[in-house]
Amino acid sequence: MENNNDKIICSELFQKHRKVEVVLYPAVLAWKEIEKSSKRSSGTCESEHRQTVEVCEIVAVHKTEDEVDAQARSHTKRINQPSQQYPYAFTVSYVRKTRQHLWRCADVTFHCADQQICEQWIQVTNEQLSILTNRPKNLLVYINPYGGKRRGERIYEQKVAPVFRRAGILTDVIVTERANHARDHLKTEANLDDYDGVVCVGGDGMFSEILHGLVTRIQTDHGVDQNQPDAELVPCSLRIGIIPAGSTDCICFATQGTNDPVTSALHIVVGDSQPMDVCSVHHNGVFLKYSVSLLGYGFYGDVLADSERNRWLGPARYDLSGFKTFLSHNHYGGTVSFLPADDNVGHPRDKLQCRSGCRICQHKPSSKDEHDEASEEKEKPADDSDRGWSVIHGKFIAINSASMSCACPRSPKGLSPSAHLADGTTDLILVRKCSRLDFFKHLLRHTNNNDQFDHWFVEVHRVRKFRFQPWHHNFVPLEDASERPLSPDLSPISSLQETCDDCTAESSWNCDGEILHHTAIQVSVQCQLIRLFARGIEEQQDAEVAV
Ligand SMILES: CCCCCCCCCCCCC/C=C/[C@@H](O)[C@H](COP(=O)(O)O)NC(C)=O
Ligand SMILES: Nc1ncnc2c1ncn2[C@@H]1O[C@H](COP(=O)(O)OP(=O)(O)O)[C@@H](O)[C@H]1O
Ligand SMILES: [Ca+2]
Repeated sequence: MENNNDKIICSELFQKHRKVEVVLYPAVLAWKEIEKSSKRSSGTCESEHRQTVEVCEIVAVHKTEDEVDAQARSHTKRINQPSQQYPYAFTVSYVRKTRQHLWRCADVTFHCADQQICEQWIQVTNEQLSILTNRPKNLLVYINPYGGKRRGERIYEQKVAPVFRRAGILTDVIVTERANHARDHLKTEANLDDYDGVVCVGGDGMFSEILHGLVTRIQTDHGVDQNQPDAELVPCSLRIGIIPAGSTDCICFATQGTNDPVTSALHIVVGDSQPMDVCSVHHNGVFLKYSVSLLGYGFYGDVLADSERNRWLGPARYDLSGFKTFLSHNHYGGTVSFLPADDNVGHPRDKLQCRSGCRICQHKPSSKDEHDEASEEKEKPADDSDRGWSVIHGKFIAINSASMSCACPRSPKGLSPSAHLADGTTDLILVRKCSRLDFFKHLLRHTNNNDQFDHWFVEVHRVRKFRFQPWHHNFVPLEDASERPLSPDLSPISSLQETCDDCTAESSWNCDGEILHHTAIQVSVQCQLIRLFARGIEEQQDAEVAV
């Protein structure tokens, strides 16, 4: 055994029926077969095939206590078996990256002749793992047993708990008994100091509960008033892990590229960290909700409202309600005002997708910039003609604010394919009144590679704040001709007033899968307020790194 230079430990061991040289470097475990060469009298030569695992992707190392080894140690018959000569063994569990962002926990077992060497390997590997301080040791787990196909508990017990056990993570598990159980427990009861993170087993609605519980708790603990739209919110130190067990699971899909419970568990174990923007939603200075994925008025609000009546259908309820809402083809009048983002965060149509280590998300605006902007705003009269704000009056089939791509299995590139997870902005998508066929074409483009923003009736803006005011019977603003799109549907101002009956209907807001009870809202993006146990979507060529 060597112990020089950057090698921490190096031994000749046995793996299955092959003799291998195993080396632990400071950041990498590597092994390669040493072949017995019949042609060379001197003995061994190295095979080309070296396998490597990064230490930060090792789940755990354990002494191997299986039947084969027990047999081997008991000095029975099969004297020529390698396990007889190498009766001590340890197993390294590690992350194996397969296709399409799917991770699996793989095991490799190394046999040794000497008990001390075996124990030394376990010890030094564990020492290397203990340097990785970003790994959670204690987690608080909430399971929604009624999310998605009602498989939350089974998914956790069968797929996730074994991975946590293997990694030596301690958990407190709460299976929720009612809606808002998890939120209320986090808000008032949970002793947050006991945990390094919170795990949500459920869908986007369940995540929303955890988000509200955690963010509200932190603000209360720090004396921050959430009702102040300009309050500087305190970021959460606890990270949130998402085990997908819901219907859409877009927050999980958009932050790790797949909806797979084992993959999520492994991102938690290795201690990944992905900052994420949170939108705060207010109504006349009163706090309503937070949102991290979709805030949708019109189409997605109506789909959600209708789908709640068919919850028994499970995830299929969205297909039914989507179809019904599409046929009803409603549109809604309203005024949207927004504060555009700075140019340095790109544009929703720039095709620069947010990926692991995204450069745009690393440019976090300093709190000083935000403060300057906030105080500048206060000095101005609070109406929509404020400098920097744009105002659009119109009849909309959908108003969607996507703070992240909102990619999900139904729409693998999402509502706004170039939206960023942590840039402090949201992509505001306005879909104007158009024909059913046009709207169908727009929807269809969410499922293929065509640009869903390339329609005369769709516009998209990257914004830091926006407001929405639905039109009322006694308040239908005169349209500013300069704000209109170049549309065949343009109507003169007089006819807008005559036809206002068909545009004063109100929809509701879909806020990460929860209905909001107010339609007039003010939205402000809180840059990187929370962190997930995720790393964003990795570029595809990163796959197959390990064995
Ligand atoms: C012609 C067929 C066209 C299909 C177009 C599909 C576009 C799909 C875009 C989906 C974007 C979903 C954004 C996520 C919303 C979730 O927060 C919410 C709640 O998810 P949950 O039930 O809690 O997992 N789900 C829905 C459908 O509103
Ligand atoms: N024990 C429970 N009983 C009923 N509803 C619950 C329970 N726990 C959580 N919920 C609620 O269930 C709703 C849907 O949960 P979610 O996990 O997002 O599933 P889905 O993706 O199918 O909508 C959420 O609004 C959440 O507040
Ligand atoms: Ca964003």
